[in-house]
Amino acid sequence: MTAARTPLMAGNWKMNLNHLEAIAHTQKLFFALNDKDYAAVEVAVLPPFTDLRSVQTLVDGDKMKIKYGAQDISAHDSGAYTGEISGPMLSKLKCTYVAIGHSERRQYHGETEPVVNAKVKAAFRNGIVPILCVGEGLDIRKAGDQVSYTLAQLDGALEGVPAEDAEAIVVAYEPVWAIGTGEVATPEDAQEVCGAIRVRLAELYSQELADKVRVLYGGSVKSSNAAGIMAKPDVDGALIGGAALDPEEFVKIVRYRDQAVG
Ligand SMILES: O=C(CO)COP(=O)(O)O
Repeated sequence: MTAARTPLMAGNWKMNLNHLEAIAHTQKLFFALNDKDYAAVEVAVLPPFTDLRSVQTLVDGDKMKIKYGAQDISAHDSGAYTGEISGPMLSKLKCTYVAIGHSERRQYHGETEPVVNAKVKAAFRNGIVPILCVGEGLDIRKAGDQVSYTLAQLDGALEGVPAEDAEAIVVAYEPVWAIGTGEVATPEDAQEVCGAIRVRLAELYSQELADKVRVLYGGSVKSSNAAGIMAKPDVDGALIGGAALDPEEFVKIVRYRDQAVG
């Protein structure tokens, strides 16, 4: 089953790199990555909105195989929503992906389950693949409730999403306690929840759909721990924050097969 899913390594730049830095960074990736890398792994970057046009121009101009996307999307397609960026704007920039429901948006921008659900639908409406972020905080992990909590987030985000759309989704399991902390979930922790996400997708839709969907792990992924996490059967890639800001380190993560399983 796993062989049918191409791993996805996506760099979430968060609020880092202005558009000039984004150009330099993307060029470094372009020169470092080769056809062998792209044959093995899909590579994507999620820059800030203000960088997207520059990244698009580079990717188009040099026919780069790097995919790109945004870190958020408005639930609305147009209108009086000051400060928002719409799905039609992102699809005009040929964004392949958009991260939705990142824990930093849930925590600092009050994104609730209905908002996340509306954004997932906005992405699909505009032909953009959501990278739906789910995952528990430390208190929930300490109480041992990580699976039920994360699956409830998944259920909420997918409410009313038809199978024709859901089969394209990417789900990123990002335990909040492992984000930016250097505290990595063990490969077994990642597998437990990523596996449960796949079982739930089979319950909500079908086994066939669940077998197609890529489930990523995110939280302090580095080249030194990527191979161990990727060895787990239900982990199909990584959403990488801090380590994605260093092009050399990001390329090493893309080449996780070259690293020892630690
Ligand atoms: O939030 C993350 C990616 O979306 C993970 O961030 P870090 O890799 O910096 O822990």
